[in-house]
Amino acid sequence: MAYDLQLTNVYKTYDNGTPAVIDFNLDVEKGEFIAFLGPSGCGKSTTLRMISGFETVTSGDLMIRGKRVNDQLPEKRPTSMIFQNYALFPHMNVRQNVLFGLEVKKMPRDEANRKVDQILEKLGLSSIADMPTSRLSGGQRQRIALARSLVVEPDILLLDEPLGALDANLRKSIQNELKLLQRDLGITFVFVTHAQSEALALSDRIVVMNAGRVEQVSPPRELYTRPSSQFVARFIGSNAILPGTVREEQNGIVMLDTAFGTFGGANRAGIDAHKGREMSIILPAEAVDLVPADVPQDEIRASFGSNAIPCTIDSLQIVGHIMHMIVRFADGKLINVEGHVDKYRNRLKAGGSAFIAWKSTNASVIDH
Ligand SMILES: Nc1ncnc2c1ncn2[C@@H]1O[C@H](COP(=O)(O)OP(=O)(O)OP(=O)(O)O)[C@@H](O)[C@H]1O
Repeated sequence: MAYDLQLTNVYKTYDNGTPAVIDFNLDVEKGEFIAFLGPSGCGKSTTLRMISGFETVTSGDLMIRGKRVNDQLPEKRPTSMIFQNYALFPHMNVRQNVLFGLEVKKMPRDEANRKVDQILEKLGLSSIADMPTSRLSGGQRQRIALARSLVVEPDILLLDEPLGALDANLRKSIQNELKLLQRDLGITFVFVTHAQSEALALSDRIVVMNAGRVEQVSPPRELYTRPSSQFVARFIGSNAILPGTVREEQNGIVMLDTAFGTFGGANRAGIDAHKGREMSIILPAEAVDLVPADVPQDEIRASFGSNAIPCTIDSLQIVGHIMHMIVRFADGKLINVEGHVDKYRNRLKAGGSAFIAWKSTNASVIDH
């Protein structure tokens, strides 16, 4: 398999001793949209800057299209980078800003002008080509930065929080444009963000980072339904996490003794779940059912085994055919639950009692 981008055992330690990136491994296929997601300071930007060449690699291999580029200058790499503040030249108009990258490459003027016209057209910027960038809106400036990076026809586009400076509505619409553009161009995008929703909306795969290390690399849905660690589960949100100790494992289902009882979850990561080990059950919002308190116990048992916890319904909102509920456990913990309206019509009410129930195969167990 030929990859567009490969990082193998990549480390970055800054001169002051800060270990910013620790043993980073990732293979990226051509045309993939990859997001680096994680809290501030986890090493996302450092990794992106190493790929672009603006930061040196301390050790490990950085390969672009099968060629080791650790020691290659940024301008020699087939990458383009967009920064959060766009770094546009205020004294130049839109066209001059976009042309700049091609002038640096000493491309003949006719050819350069033709390429600039094409990309301005593609991004809907032709009508403002002669305006100074200082007079333009945030969304327009974002598009110019995009045009300037794409005009050099990179193999890989690197984007460092490119939507961070935009307000929420504009952000949403530019997200959509960005995704369409990426599909249209078919080039690889590596995108840094600390916004979960943005990473989930845009990417084919998300790399979750924590304190310099990769925690998990997964498609968005899998990250949400099958987080591999507590850190990922908490960072992605909307999951109930039940800590406990292992009682037994049978057929890939681990039973944990928790504060609320003994419950099961699937051991998808193949963790050594020996008796007494501390682990947690992860319950994604759509993996749990809310069962009215008047449903007989043997009926609950037949569907869910021992996986039922008494709770009260704090709030209930119906949107279309889906009920969105916030429920409260006995210890005060709140979790989100979604259910189909038809299932228990009129038997679930805000303020009422119910059971949170799930099939062990729909929940996952992870390390404590
Ligand atoms: N030039 C530098 N010299 C020394 N330490 C640095 C340098 N740049 C970043 N760091 C440190 O390296 C670690 C990773 O920083 P990095 O900027 O890559 O994180 P990040 O995840 O991109 O954060 P943010 O979302 O805030 O940009 C942090 O501890 C940071 O303080």
